[in-house]
Amino acid sequence: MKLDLENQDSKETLKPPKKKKRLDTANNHPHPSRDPSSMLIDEETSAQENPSTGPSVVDVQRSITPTLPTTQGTLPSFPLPALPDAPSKTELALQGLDKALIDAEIVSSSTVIPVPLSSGSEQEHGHGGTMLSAKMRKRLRDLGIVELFAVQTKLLPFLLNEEDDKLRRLYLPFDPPRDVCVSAPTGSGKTLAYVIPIIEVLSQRVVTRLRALIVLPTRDLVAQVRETIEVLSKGTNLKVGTATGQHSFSQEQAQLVQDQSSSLQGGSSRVDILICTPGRLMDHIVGTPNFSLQHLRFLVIDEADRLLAQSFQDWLARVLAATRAPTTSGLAFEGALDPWDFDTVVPDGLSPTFLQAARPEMTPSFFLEQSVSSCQKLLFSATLTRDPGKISALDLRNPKYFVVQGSDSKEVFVSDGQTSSVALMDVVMEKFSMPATLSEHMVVTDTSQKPLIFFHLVNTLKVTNALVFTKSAESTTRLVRLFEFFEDELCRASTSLDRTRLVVKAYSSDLPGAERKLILDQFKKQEIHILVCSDLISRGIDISHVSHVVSYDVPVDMRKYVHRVGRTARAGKVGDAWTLVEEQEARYFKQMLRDADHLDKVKRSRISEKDLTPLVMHYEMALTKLKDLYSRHV
Ligand SMILES: Nc1ncnc2c1ncn2[C@@H]1O[C@H](COP(=O)(O)OP(=O)(O)OP(=O)(O)O)[C@@H](O)[C@H]1O
Repeated sequence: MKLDLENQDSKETLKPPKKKKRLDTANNHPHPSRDPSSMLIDEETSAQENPSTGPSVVDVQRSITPTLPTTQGTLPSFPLPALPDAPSKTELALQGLDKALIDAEIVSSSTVIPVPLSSGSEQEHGHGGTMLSAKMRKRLRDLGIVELFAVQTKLLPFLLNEEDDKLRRLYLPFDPPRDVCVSAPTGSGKTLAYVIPIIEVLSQRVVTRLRALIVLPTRDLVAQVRETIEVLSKGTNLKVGTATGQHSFSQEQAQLVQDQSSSLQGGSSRVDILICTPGRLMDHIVGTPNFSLQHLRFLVIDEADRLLAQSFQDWLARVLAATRAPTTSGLAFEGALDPWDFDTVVPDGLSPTFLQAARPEMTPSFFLEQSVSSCQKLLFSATLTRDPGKISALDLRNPKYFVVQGSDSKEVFVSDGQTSSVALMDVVMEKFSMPATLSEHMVVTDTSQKPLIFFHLVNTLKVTNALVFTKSAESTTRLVRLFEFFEDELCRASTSLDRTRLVVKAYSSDLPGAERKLILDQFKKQEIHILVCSDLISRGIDISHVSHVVSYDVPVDMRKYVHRVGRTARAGKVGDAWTLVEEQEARYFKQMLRDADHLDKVKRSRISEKDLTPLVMHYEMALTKLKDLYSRHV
């Protein structure tokens, strides 16, 4: 059995140019599946053709142009006015671009700094440019982290500046810190790039207050980041809490707030760091007495593009408002907290900014300046948006952008006297970087053969640690059943004693939280070999041993593709990503890759009928069993 890994797309570029077709999104979307694993349910679905949209603009113009009488020989002919060339996509993208993005610092992914061994003294300059305390360096080395990854080499010095130790202060009301936006490939170590500085700055606190808020899109990611923080903050006395809705609201309230009975303007937090999903965060802002964001020193928005796309209860505007000092009529947004009665304000426990707003007479007279929130916003994503509308909603303060390149391209792009690196242009054009250690492949298949092709790949490539993405929870369940029947058949027929039966499980939003956690833990321990899931865990989840990612159903857009394939090839390890593309989806999928300048990175493989022959009988038996199973349930 062999896979033809030759890149077929390079051949396509040699063909004569085809007549340009206008892209019609409706027509280019993948057609509904006719995958046999879904035949019992999807049988009725049929592809819809778009109705004709009538005559083209050119046709209409032609039809209304009057026929003039011939005046040949009497009038001189003048050149017709010509339209200027339309600006290119690149020129358009550069227009009105945020200055902060133009000034972005581009970081090569190969930049690393060693984490020097601790010499014992906290004050010595033995940090080797990492700006880390001796305690943190020791902790990192104990955990096997001996060098900082590219994104960390820039972020740590920026957030923990050595020359000016002001950045290690908890409050900076008159000289607030700059906000930060980071675009770096999947698996490049963005989590530690914010977790380490938070622990370094907060570990010197005396009183527990809510000083760091980390917002993530899913419960699974909240649990993952909590684990990282707990491991790294061991021995610091920092308290970490989560709010995801997994526990009852009152349970969460009791975990987050010390005293809910009296009205404490300074808040009453049990935790220094809160990791949460936006929905549950809103519930606490609105409904938990003495839950206050006035002491926030850090607000992290991880997977920022995904979270900024969620307008749930206008969560971002409300969070930002809750970090700002109240006006005389209460906090700057509706329905958050009761308005302040300024006569009863007690200075104890208020942040400097809230204190100045409430009791100006208590602020030293030489501080004429208005104090502002000390909260520093840190945004992270492998697919950071450049959408000005979304970015402006964040009200960023003198933001600094860091862009980590996926590869070491040093090329420079010049436009209208403006010089930008290729990496910066990639962010501007939303062309996302991939890990350098990732190999990408696609197989175009007839729909009816897709499951067989998938089983063939698993067997030929001897896959034992894979994440497989489908389009829905329902397709996940069906594929897992078919795979199990197929494994039964294969094991029964196998004469070889060393053939291990592959354990495959579904992971979907249909499962209760506790079961999802159990399945993820089993997969991490490699007790499950193949985890089939929907896009629920396509973002952020870090499982280091994933050697293969298979998109059994094509991803709907490039962002989804980037996050799915990024579950492998993490932290410098190699990994393979395969996408199974049904014939009618191929044009759309390839166009998606082409638009992202990524088509030539994905090798096209062909699998011949001959290669599939040894599996056909087992596959057909499995398919029959699946049909029986579903007909019993109808
Ligand atoms: N300096 C380092 N040395 C060794 N391993 C590291 C280092 N920094 C991070 N890692 C490991 O790299 C893996 C990927 O890191 P992380 O999950 O932060 O990636 P990410 O950039 O957030 O990816 P994604 O965009 O997919 O969320 C983790 O297992 C993490 O522990």
